Amino acid sequence: MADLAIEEAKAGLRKQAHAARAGLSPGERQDAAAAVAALFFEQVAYNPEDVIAGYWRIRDELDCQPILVQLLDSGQKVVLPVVQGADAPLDLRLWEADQPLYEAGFGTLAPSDLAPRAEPDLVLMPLLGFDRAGTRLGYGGGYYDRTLAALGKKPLLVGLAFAAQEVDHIPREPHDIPLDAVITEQGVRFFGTSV
Ligand SMILES: Nc1nc2c(c(=O)[nH]1)N(C=O)[C@@H](CNc1ccc(C(=O)N[C@@H](CCC(=O)O)C(=O)O)cc1)CN2
Ligand SMILES: Nc1ncnc2c1ncn2[C@@H]1O[C@H](COP(=O)(O)OP(=O)(O)OP(=O)(O)O)[C@@H](O)[C@H]1O
Repeated sequence: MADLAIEEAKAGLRKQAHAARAGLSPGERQDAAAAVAALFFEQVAYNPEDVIAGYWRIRDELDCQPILVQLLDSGQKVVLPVVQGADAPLDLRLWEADQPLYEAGFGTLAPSDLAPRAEPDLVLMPLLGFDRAGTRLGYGGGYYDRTLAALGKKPLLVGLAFAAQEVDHIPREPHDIPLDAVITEQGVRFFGTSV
């Protein structure tokens, strides 16, 4: 059972982060997505055989498509999440070159049910808010927490966000796995967690 005081604190922070994220103009969003992509390729190390999990942007999330397109162009394996059920981990399926994507709920697109699954070595995480300790705030569904808990190994967790989404202090619950890094249009921050 979740701690009530923590849930209340998170609810307030979600509101704040939501408002901050919604306040950006379309031009600012596009510039930030391009800046974040450039920073990712300059500063985040991965191997050619690594599987990288991305996401299909929902509403005003930072768009990671510029990163995914460049990864696919260079032959990197990319997976996208599919919600299987409210209490289940996300299904991560390979987005193979030239394969179409399908509506997967919540306004996202994802590979077909026939696409192979793969465990990620690096996860690009959408987020609502983050703090300077690398704690991540999502929509509260716990999907990513459950997914990470079900993996055989811990991938490198890289949160992508607008700088405006930083909030003061997010209380961390036992299931909250901290980010290894956050990339915003202002730079990359590594948190010195396990790599
Ligand atoms: N782009 C993206 N894909 C993702 C996630 C995500 O956070 N972002 N997920 C991460 O879990 C999973 C889907 N889970 C989701 C859970 C809730 C909502 C949602 O829309 N929640 C609220 C508020 C959203 C908002 O307005 O910003 C809502 O229902 O209105 C979306 C996705 C897998 N795919
Ligand atoms: N490893 C887990 N196993 C089972 N349930 C979990 C696990 N992790 C989280 N949950 C459930 O998910 C709920 C929401 O977690 P939390 O508030 O951290 O979501 P979030 O990280 O904001 O959302 P998301 O991961 O979807 O972006 C928790 O209260 C808990 O009930």
